[in-house]
Amino acid sequence: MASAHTVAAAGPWPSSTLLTTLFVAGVGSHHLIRPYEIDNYVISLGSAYLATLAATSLGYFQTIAGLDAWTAASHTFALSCVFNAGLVSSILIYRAFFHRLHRFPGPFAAKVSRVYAARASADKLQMHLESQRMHEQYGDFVRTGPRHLSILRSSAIPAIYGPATKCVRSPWYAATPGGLNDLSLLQLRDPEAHKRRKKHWERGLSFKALNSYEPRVRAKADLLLERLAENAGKPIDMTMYGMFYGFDVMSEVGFSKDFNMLKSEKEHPAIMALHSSLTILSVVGGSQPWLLGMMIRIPGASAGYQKFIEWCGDELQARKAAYKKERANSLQDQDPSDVVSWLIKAEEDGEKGAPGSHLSWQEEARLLIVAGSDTTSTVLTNTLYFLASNPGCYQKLQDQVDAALKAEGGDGTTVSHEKIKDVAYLDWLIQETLRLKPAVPGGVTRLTPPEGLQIDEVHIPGDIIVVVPMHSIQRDPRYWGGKEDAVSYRPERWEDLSTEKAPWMAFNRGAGVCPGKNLAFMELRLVLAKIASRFEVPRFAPGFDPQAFDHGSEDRFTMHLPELHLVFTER
Ligand code: HEM
Repeated sequence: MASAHTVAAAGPWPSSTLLTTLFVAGVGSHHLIRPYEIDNYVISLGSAYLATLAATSLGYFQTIAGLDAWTAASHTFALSCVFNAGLVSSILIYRAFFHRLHRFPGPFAAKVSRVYAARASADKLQMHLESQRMHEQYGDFVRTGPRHLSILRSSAIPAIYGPATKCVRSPWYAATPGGLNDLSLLQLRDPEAHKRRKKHWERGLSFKALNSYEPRVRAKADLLLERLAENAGKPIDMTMYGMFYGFDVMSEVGFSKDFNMLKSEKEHPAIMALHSSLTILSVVGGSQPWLLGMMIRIPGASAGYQKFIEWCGDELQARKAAYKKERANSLQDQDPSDVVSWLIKAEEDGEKGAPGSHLSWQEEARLLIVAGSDTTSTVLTNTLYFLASNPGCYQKLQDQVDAALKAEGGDGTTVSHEKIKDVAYLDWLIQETLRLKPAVPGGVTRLTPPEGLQIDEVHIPGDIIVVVPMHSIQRDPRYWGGKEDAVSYRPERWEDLSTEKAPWMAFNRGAGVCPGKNLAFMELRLVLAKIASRFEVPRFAPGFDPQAFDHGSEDRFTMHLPELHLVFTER
């Protein structure tokens, strides 16, 4: 306890009335801000709070009360602790007992704070498995955060993501620096703005555009095949080569630029920088979107990510200049030659919905690379893992590809998309891989409308962040033929199933559906058909542990894979 002497030296201690008032002010502040979505204002509010503390210390305690700097700072700190105690206890009590989600089951720690999710996610980077564990323990509706609900029901898919949904994107989407004009397609939460922008993306990824990209995709697939042939009989890390393929295709088709990774057999420095920062950004950003925005703003806190985004900005500028030249050289009637040029064309033509600010262009370029590369490459690697584990499936694929290549006077070896696009088994393989190992395993979050949402017998209140956990719903025995069948790799199941009707949502649904789906299928069909036509069933390398691969994938929003060592042999 402070002696009478130290109390005198420290100046008069604030009265109990002041302390009580501050505590009540803390409680009041919580209830004042509670009705508003402050997720993207946390940094501004925090800065205003710190500024108030500095003003209190300097302006009141030092200047008016005449205390020395140290004593003024300690008094201010003590007062802020009382205010914070009011604020935090009000938040915790409200979330635990009075929140509109308080009747939904879930871990107590998750109900009161997102720190639970951040810790669970950081633990093994396998939040998708933790989510499945929570559903096993608590049932179909689990409160995974203060206003977060995970829903394991097939009926929730159309209700939350379908074309007629009234749900909108959660605050997570816009958690980047900049204003409403600085967002990419994926970050646009306003349905009208999103629709206008998406039109331009869809033009760049239409079937007509894809036909013009095909020769470049084929050339990349050939390069991958060359690497496999060079290494025939020896172990090769398919995770790495799959990644090279995904990024090389995306740089070509996205920007008319070559990352050249399949040739150099090295990861491009911009991609290395991106990958090095993804773990921390996904753990922090997945649970606390405002922290993601803060980290991106702080120089050095996300250096790798900044390097990547600068690279995207530079490449974009280069592409814009090249596109303008192409147009000036009277090629204006010709369609743009890559996805980003379709967006540039929209801007040049003054069309509504084209990206506006420099930042939004940078974000679009980043989205193009991130959304289109890691996703496709993990599907390729995972499919090869399943084929090595199920040689019968590979044999079937080989038979059907051989037959398609020989049909209508084909030479039996030349693979074009036209020749193999109707091999249904190829699509079943891809769909089955995406069922068991979705590229976005945690699923995507949405916000319920103010009036709430009815899912079967349960009413979900309004303004709740909801998600259907993709990994869990796509393995749920109730929908996938029972306990054993649900986790078996059985491509044939797709003969009688539709991707729209089954609880399968690998590319999302409705307005937010992936516009790159057809490109992804084209890339995957081409490369898998080429592999099947040239190589025997891939084998796991001697000493390689397939179980470790199967259980080692990480949820960094998109799936991240451990190494996959396979041995290919030419037929
Ligand atoms: C197998 C590969 C792929 C999978 C599994 C996949 C999956 C997804 C999913 C689940 C979403 C929804 C994300 C969300 O709402 O948070 C999405 C969105 C998106 N994807 Fe893909 N994707 C793949 C390939 C591609 C490719 C090749 C591109 C090409 C550029 C692409 C571009 C996009 C874009 C731009 C969005 C945002 C759509 C919007 O905001 O409306 N994706 N993708």
